[in-house]
Amino acid sequence: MSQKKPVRVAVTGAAGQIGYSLLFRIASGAMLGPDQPVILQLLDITPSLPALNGVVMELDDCAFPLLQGIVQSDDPEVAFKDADIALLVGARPRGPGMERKDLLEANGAIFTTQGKALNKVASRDVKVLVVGNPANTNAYIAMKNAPDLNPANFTAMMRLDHNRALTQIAQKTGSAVTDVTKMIIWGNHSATQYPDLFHAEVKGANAATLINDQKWLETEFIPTVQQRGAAIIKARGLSSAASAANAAIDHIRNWVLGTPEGDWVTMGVPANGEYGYEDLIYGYPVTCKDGKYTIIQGLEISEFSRARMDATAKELSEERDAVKHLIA
Ligand SMILES: NC(=O)c1ccc[n+]([C@@H]2O[C@H](COP(=O)([O-])OP(=O)(O)OC[C@H]3O[C@@H](n4cnc5c(N)ncnc54)[C@H](O)[C@@H]3O)[C@@H](O)[C@H]2O)c1
Repeated sequence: MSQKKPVRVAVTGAAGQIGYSLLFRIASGAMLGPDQPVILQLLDITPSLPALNGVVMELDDCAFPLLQGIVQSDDPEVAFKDADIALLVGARPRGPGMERKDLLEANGAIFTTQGKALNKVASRDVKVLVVGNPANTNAYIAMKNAPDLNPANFTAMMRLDHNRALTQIAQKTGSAVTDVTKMIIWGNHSATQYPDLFHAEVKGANAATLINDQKWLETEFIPTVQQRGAAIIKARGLSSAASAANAAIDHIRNWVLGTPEGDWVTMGVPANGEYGYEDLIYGYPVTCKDGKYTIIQGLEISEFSRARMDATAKELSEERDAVKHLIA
C-alpha cells in the first residue's frame, strides 16, 4: 500500500460521457502513477446527481486500491475544496438554434462561477485543465476570475488534437506512433487550429521533408485533424469521449510527471508574447518538468505556418472579446 499523501482530483461534468471514461482511469493510477492514491471530488449539476451516484457506485465496485475517497456535489466550492488538480469537463453543449455567441455566453457563466470557486477554495497550486468547450476561452474566463491563483496554472486541452495528429503521421509513414515526436497544434481547440508538421519528426527525421507532399499536408492532413471531432460525431452519433478522456489523462500525467527527453507535447496555456501572441489561452509546444511547463521558444516559423497561427489567434481574440463583460 502506498504511503504517499492522496492527491485531490476534482472533476466537473463527472456524470457525462467523458467522465465515464475518465474517472475509472484516474482511480486506477493511469494519470498520476501506480503508487499515487487519489481522492475524487466530483461535480455535476443537480439534475445529474442521481446519474453521478450511479457512476460512484460503479467506482466503489471496482475496489480500486488507490481510490481513498469520493466526494459528490452540485456545489463547486465543495468539489474544489483543496483540489490539487481540477479537470473542468462539464459544459453546456450547443443546443438546437444556439449561435456560437450563445454558447460562449452560457459557458462563460459556468466558468466564471467555477473560476471564482477555485480562487476561493482550491489548493494554491491547483493545476487546472479545461476540457469543456470552447475550452481555450473557458480556461481564459476561469483564469481571469481567479486572481489569487497563478495564471500559469490554467490550461486548456489541445492534447486530443495532438494525439490525433501523431496517429495520422504514423499511419501515413507506416511507422509506430512512438516514432513520431515534436508535433504541435497551434492555437485554438477548434476547426481553426493549426497542426504543424514542419517541426515534427519521424524517427528523428523531419516529418514534412520525409513525407514531401504539400498537397497531402494541405488537403488531407490539416483538415483531417481539424475536422476529426465532427467526423466522430457523424460516425458515432456522439462526440468523442474515450479519446478525450485519454487526452486529459495524458495532459495531466505529462504536466505532473514530465515529458520524455527529446519530445514535447501541446498544451493550451496563457500566451505572454510567445510567437507574438498574448492575453489568450493558445496551443503551444511545451516540455514539462517538476510539475511545471515551459513553452518551446525560438522555433522557425514559415510564412505558411504564420498565416495559420495568426488565423487561429484571431479567432481566440474574437472569442475573448465576446466574453470581456464576464471578466472582472
Ligand atoms: N477539448 C477537447 O479536446 C474536447 C474533446 C471532446 C469533448 N470536449 C468537450 O467536453 C465537454 C463534455 O463532453 P461530454 O461528452 O462529457 O458531455 P456530456 O454532455 O456527456 O457531459 C457533460 C456533463 O457536464 C455536466 N454539466 C453541465 N453543466 C455543468 C456545470 N455547470 N457544472 C458541472 N457539470 C455540468 C452535465 O450535467 C453532464 O453530466 C463538452 O463541452 C465537449 O464539447 C472537449
